[in-house]
Amino acid sequence: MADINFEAILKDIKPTETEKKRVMELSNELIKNLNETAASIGAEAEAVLVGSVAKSTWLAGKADIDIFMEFSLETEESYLKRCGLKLGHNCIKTMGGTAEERYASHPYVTGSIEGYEVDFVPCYYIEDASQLKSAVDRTILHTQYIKKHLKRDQADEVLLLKRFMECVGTYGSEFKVGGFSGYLCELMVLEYGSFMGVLEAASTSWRYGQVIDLENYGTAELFKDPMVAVDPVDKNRNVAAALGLQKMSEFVVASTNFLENPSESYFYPKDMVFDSGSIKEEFTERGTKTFILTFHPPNIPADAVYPQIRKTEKSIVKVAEKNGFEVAGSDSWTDEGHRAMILVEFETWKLPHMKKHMGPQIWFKEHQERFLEKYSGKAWVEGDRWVVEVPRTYESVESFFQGVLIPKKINYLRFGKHIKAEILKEHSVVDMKDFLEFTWDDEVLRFLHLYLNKNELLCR
Ligand SMILES: Nc1ccn([C@@H]2O[C@H](COP(=O)(O)OP(=O)(O)OP(=O)(O)O)[C@@H](O)[C@H]2O)c(=O)n1
Ligand SMILES: [Mg+2]
Repeated sequence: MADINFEAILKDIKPTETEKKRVMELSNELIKNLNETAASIGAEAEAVLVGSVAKSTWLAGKADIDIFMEFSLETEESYLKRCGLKLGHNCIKTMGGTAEERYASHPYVTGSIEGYEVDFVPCYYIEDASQLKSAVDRTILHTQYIKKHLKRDQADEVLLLKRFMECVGTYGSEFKVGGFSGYLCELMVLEYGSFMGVLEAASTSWRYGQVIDLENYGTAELFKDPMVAVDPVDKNRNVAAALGLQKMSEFVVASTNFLENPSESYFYPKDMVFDSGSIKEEFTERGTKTFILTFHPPNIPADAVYPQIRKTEKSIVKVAEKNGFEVAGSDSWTDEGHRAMILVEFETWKLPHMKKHMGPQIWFKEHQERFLEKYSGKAWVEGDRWVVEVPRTYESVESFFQGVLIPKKINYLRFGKHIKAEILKEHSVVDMKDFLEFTWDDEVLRFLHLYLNKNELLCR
């Protein structure tokens, strides 16, 4: 490993003294503003800096400032929400920023202030997890735990790990990714000591259901997730609950690849070569037929959109297969604003007019009578079962899409009403070959390239 210059990488990914100073000054100013306003309106709330800025584990240029406003446990929830939003809005206004209200387990406000994204989240002041009233209350305890246990030089190890995760595509606990959260990365460094320690463990000893239990609570069996990281501040919570099997496995594979052939390029965005021409060629060579369904994503929070689009994708695949069209693969994408896309790649896209329909066994009289009445004279016997030839509902994938994405039929698909409404309002289904004739958007091409090259980000 001597050939990896971690110092040089850290120089690129660690915030400079100037950035640190700026972020800390701004954070302090915001906190002061919040506390002064709170005092002036007689609200008993205290602003606290949390998240990666408080823990010195943020990546250069990526400081999102997380500020929590603590209210005492006796505070009524409706007051906490109202007052929290008010303090946040007021602070953003005074600082000349722009505000956007969001919703986690309860509402909070995000501001864009001097180029930084700042979250203002009201919460309860708790001393330990047994007093927990809302899901965000743990965050302050997390910050304290990491500040207490993460050694100074281990913050660098966290930065290396977060950056590696970002560049191989496994960082982020939001639904869009389903990967590792910042806090989970920190706990992994505490467990395995260093960046290399984490990669070695992942590559050589991790198993499905891998447990990290820093405080030895012994509560891991409460959870059934692919990875269980018992929260050191709350034995009843799995910090890795949002981590899916896919991203966990991808991280294991990327770790192995890195250890076998270490390279600094794992810490920088992958250089990917593609254009609509090369993508079209790849799709053509596969000999499959691929369609893109495009529609407007519903106007709901990003964390709600992704699961809904994925559910739609899975449902379309399932119904297509039920209709006899074999599916080679599928994927989905959205810009979270104007466009959502579902890609379905078919192994079979044309089927004969006739379909064999299996009837009852010849041994049971009542069933047979009904069947034979319905298909009078057309049924025959195969083995001990009646069989009949019926016309197929959809003979081509095109007619399948036309047939199911209409008001009367869309309810056979199992997915959210928001997306159904959007699809019924407007959608298009286009053959990939035609789609690529008028697609230049780099983000869309990147999505298609990664669909065709699933291993791309995991190796260098
Ligand atoms: N799935 C999540 C997301 C967030 N948090 C808590 O909320 C804090 C702030 O969240 P976030 O900004 O997403 O994580 P950071 O640790 O700040 O990491 P970064 O912003 O660098 O990605 C985290 O430290 C953690 O205590 C959590 O417990 N579980
Ligand atoms: Mg953060």
